[in-house]
Amino acid sequence: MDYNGKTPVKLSSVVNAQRYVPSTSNTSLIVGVRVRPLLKSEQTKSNRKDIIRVIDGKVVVVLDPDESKDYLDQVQHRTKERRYTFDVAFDFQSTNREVYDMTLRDLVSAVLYGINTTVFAYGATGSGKTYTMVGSPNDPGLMILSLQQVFQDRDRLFRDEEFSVTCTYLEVYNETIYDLLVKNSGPLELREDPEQGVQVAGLKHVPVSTPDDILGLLEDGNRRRKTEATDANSASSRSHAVLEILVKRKPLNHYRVQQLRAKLSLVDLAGSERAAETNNAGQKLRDGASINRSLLALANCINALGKMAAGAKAGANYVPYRNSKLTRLLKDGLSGNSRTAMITTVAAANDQYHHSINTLKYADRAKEIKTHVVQNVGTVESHIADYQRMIDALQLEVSELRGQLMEHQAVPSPSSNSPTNGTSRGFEDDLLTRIDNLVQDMNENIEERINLQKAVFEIEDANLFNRYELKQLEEFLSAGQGTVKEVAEGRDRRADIQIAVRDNERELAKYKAEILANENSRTDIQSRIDRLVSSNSNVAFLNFMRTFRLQAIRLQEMKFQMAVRDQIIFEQRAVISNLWKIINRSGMGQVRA
Ligand SMILES: Nc1ncnc2c1ncn2[C@@H]1O[C@H](COP(=O)(O)OP(=O)(O)OP(=O)(O)O)[C@@H](O)[C@H]1O
Repeated sequence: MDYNGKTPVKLSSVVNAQRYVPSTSNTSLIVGVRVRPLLKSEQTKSNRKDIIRVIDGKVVVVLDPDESKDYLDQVQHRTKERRYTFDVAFDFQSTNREVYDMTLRDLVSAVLYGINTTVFAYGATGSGKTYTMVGSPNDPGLMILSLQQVFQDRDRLFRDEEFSVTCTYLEVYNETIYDLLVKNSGPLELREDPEQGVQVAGLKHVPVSTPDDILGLLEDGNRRRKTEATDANSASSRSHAVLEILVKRKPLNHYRVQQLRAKLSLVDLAGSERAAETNNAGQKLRDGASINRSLLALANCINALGKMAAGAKAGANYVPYRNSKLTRLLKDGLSGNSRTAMITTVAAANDQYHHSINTLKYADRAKEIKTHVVQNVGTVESHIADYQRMIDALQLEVSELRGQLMEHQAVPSPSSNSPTNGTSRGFEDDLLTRIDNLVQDMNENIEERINLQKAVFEIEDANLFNRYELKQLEEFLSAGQGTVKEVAEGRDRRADIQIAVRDNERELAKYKAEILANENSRTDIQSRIDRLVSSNSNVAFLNFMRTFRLQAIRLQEMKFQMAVRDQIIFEQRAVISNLWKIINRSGMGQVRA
C-alpha cells in the first residue's frame, strides 16, 4: 500500500546493523562465515598453510594454494584466489560468544516475541560446525548460548509471566530419525499434523526451567550422535542434529488472552564433503551419499523459497520439502514466519581449498535469498495477506447473506392473506423496509470500520519498517565507515524516510478519527433499530418480529464475523506491539516519540 506516494521502506539486516548498502540487499537469511584455524595436527605437517583471510568482518578471501603464482598471474586472473562478501565473517580468533552475538542474539530475542527462528551450521567435514553449534564446557556453542539467553531474557523482561520452555533433540541419520534425549532410541516416524505441522511421533519433549537442566542432556545426546573417524575429522558427525527449543509465553498486559509461541531450531548439519573425496567406503560412503541428499534437498528448498519470496510466477512456487526428512523437519522454520541464519564454516588449511570454495559458493547462493527476505522479515506483511483473504471471504459471505435475506422477504408473510389487515400490512411493509435499511446501514458501517482499521494497521506496519531502516541508517551514518557516495545516499534516504514517517502519522490520526466517528454511527444505528422495535406493539408486530428475528440472527452472525475480524486485527496489533518492544529495547523508543 502506498501512502502519500510513500512506499513502506523495507527492513534490512537486523543483525549486521552497521552494514548499510543503499541498494536492495535486505535480508532475513543472515549468512555468516566462520574460519577455523589450522589444528595442531595440521600445523605440524610441513606443507600445510593457512590460506583464508577475513577482511573488515565480512569479506572472505581464499588465496590460491599454489604459492608459485605471482603478481602477473593475479592481474591476469590466472590465480585461483577467490573473494566473497557476507553479512558477517569471523576469523580464527573469534569465539563462539562473538559468533553468537553477531548472528543470533537478536534472533533469539525475537523468539520470545513469537517469531520462529532457524539456524543451521553448514560446512565440510572437520570445518567446525559442531564446535560452533555445540561447543565445549569452556567455550559453549550456539545451542547453549541460545538457551542461556532465553532464560536471561525471561528473568529480565518477563519474570511475572507464564513462561515455558521445552526442548527436543534428534538426529537424522541415513534418512532415519533418532531421539538423542533417550538411550537407545529406535527409529521415529514423521507425522503431518494438520494443526501442529510436522511432528516426530514419540519424540521426547523435555521441560526446561534453567539452562543447566538441558546441558547434561545435550552432552549425553551429543555422545549418542553417530560419529566416525574420517580422513577429514577424527570425530566426524555422520548425522544432522536438530535441537528445538519451544518457547511459550502469556504476556501479562492487555494482550494476555494471547499465547506467544515460537520455535528456535538449531541444526548442526553433517559434513558437506563429497563422499569420493574423503576416501570413505562401504557404510561411510553410503552415509556420505545420504548426507549429501539431505543437504541437496535443503539447498533446493532454500532456492525455491528464495524464488518464491522474490515473487516468481505460480508453478515456480513449489518448495520440495518432502524430498528428505531433514527438509520436512525444517519446513516450519524455513517457511512463513521464520527468520533464518546460516553459519557456514570453512577450514583455513590449503588442502581444504576445494571444500572451502564449494562451501562458500553455497553460502553465496544462499545470500541471494536476502533480497527476498524483505518479505520474510516483514512477517507482518504476510499476516496482512492472510487477513485480506479472510476479509474478502467474509465480505462475500455478507453479500450472500443479504441475498438470502431478500429472497426470504420475497415470500409472502402469513398475515398478507388476510383481507382485513390491509392498513396493518402497509404499515408492516414500511416498518420492515425501515428495519431493512437500518440493517443495511449496519452492515456498511461494519465494513467501513474493518477497512479503516485495516488501513490503520497497514500504516503502522509501514512506519514500523521505516523506523527499523532509520535506526540502521543512523548506525551506518554514525559509524562513518561508508564511502562518500554511500553516506550521501544514506542521508537522502534518511530524509525521505523521515518525511514518510511524518506523513503516515498524519494519515494515521485521520483514520483514527474516522474510526471514532464510525463507532458513534454504529451506536446510533443500533439505537434506531431498538427504538423501532420497542415502539410497535400493533397487530403487525408479530409478523414484523418474525422477519426481524431472522434479520437479527443474520446480524448476530455478522457481528460474530466482525468479532473474528477484530480478533485478527487485535492479533496483528499485538505482533506490532511486540516488535515495538524489541525496537524499544534496542534503543529505538525515542525515534517513535
Ligand atoms: N574455531 C575453531 N577453533 C579451534 N578449533 C576448532 C574450531 N573449529 C573447529 N575446531 C576443531 O576442529 C575439529 C573439527 O571440528 P568439528 O568437529 O566441529 O567439525 P565439524 O564441521 O562438525 O565436522 P563433521 O562434519 O565431520 O562433524 C575439532 O577438533 C574442533 O575442536
